[in-house]
Amino acid sequence: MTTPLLEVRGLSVSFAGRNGMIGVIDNLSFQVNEDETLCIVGESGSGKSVALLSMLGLLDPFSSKVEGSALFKGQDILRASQKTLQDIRGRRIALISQDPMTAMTPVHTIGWQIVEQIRAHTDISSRAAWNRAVELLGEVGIANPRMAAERYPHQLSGGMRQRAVIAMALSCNPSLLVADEPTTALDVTVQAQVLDLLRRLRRDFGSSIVLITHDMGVVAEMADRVLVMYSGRIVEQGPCDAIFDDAWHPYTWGLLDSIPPLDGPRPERLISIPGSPPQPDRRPPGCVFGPRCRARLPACSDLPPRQIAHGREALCFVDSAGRPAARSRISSNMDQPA
Ligand SMILES: Nc1ncnc2c1ncn2[C@@H]1O[C@H](COP(=O)(O)OP(=O)(O)OP(=O)(O)O)[C@@H](O)[C@H]1O
Repeated sequence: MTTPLLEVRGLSVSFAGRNGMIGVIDNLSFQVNEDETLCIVGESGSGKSVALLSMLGLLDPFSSKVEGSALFKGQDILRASQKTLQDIRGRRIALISQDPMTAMTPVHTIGWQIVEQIRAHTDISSRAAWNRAVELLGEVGIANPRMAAERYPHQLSGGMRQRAVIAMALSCNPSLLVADEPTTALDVTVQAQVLDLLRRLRRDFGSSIVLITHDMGVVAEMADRVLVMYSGRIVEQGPCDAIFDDAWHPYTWGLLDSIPPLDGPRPERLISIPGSPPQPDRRPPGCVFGPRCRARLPACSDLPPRQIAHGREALCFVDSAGRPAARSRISSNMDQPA
């Protein structure tokens, strides 16, 4: 069996609140393999960004407590020295954030910023780094890369800026690209182009990708494997095809039902999951999704069991025998309040 590129085990995160520590992420375990795209999906507030920042050692240690481990090629990021961390984060794992402006400084040209990134991790000359920066801008689909390299971030469109950030992320040939909602700030056409670019880069550069999104449509297009988060927990994970063909967790059913159909008439309204996720300090006892779940059983006030089979897992009481009936109950109940 090959070692995963990244293996997260028992990751829990809490933040200091007014009345003590508040648990936000609870015992996440998952892995990212070589040459794959893992999509982490969930509604706003489900803990996707905190999970990602914590596993990269990017949370403020004074206001947060992180437990567990995140082994990158066998080395625990959460216990690494600052020097090792800087090396891993700059050269081997690259982060692409929602807002390209946060990854760039407004006072230097795009080319200069990519050159700095390259030279921080390699000892090539400035001229060679500049040529590489221009080449990378061309590789991410910027039409006139030499001219773009001379521009300041505010002189490029949002889509071009995100491409420039991706070029910067690729500048040191990372093994893992971590992208937190990289298309949220972009319009629909540009979103599709950036997703297309990520797919092409995975093929050409061979980097694995962790992609955070709240959009199951993006998951369908991008993922090899999917991890579904709800209220700081993984409620389901498995291969993308398996999740789309036969999701196990009622929360995943809800996410899937909210995808607009690609063809045919658009329904008057899309099915949405009633209610909203609990605040981390107001989680219900038992199953966290219980109060919103239309397949709820009396047992759901206890902690749900972890069902594991064929590289998949889900945190739910509804077992394989009860799933079809429970799911049809959900569709027939969709007009009634929870
Ligand atoms: N620094 C912090 N201190 C306290 N609580 C925090 C902090 N950062 C995040 N949280 C809480 O952690 C929970 C998860 O937030 P997170 O940003 O990870 O969600 P998300 O799934 O990424 O949402 P979105 O899709 O809106 O970005 C939220 O309840 C949020 O309020």
